[in-house]
Amino acid sequence: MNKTVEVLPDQSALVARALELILSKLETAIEQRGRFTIALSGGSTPKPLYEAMPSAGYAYANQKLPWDKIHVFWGDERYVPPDHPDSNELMTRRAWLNHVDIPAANIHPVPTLEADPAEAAAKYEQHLKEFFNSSGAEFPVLDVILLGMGDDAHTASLFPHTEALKVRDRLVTVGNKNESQRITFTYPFINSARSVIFLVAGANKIPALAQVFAPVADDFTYPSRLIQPQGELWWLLDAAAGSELQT
Ligand SMILES: O=C(O)[C@H](O)[C@@H](O)[C@H](O)[C@H](O)COP(=O)(O)O
Repeated sequence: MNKTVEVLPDQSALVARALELILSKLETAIEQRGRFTIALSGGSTPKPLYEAMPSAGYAYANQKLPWDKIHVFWGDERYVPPDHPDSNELMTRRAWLNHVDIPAANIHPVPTLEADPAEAAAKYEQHLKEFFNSSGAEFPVLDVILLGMGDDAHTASLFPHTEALKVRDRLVTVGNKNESQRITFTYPFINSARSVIFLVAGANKIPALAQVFAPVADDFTYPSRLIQPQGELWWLLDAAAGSELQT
């Protein structure tokens, strides 16, 4: 694992750095494999990043991005209809996807109208396997997985001391936060990505970050500790969250 921690002066610098990093990964992916696959996070931190995507162009060529080669997934989703105010898909469409000519087939939302969350998780897993043409034991490899971190050190919908943290043989599982039902990538699937990028902002994240970066702490109490990808791990922090961090 190749881990990089960057502390940016404020949230707008954090977003600008995240955009720069994503565009760099996007260009490499399209050059090497003809497409770019990214799984998005919900929450408030990434929203300005999504809002910046419609006007993003290649860093040097300032071209329109090749939206037909870009595929968007979600690393977790609330188990609500896609028009529900809590939907991560709805937030992302309003902030970004409704403003670019990305083909509808390139948007891969989590199904949330199934009989129950377990059925939805299984259906999303099947879709991922078919998209990445992976039927074997190997987990599919996304180019980028964007993550946030809660002040309880959860990430995606992998919450402390939940059953989702024990699921190692699936891509997608149910991750409940108290009575709020969610669908989430499992941590081993997240760890299969080429690059995992955490975006963390705000002083309220300081205690959780200290535990996540501590040499020893309980992974099930601080689930973001479980994110140890074979590829690149990026922590992009604003100064409020990261200025005191011992990395
Ligand atoms: O669906 C979600 O809400 C996210 O996947 C969740 O894991 C989020 O990233 C963290 O709760 C941090 O949220 P903020 O960015 O709002 O602090």
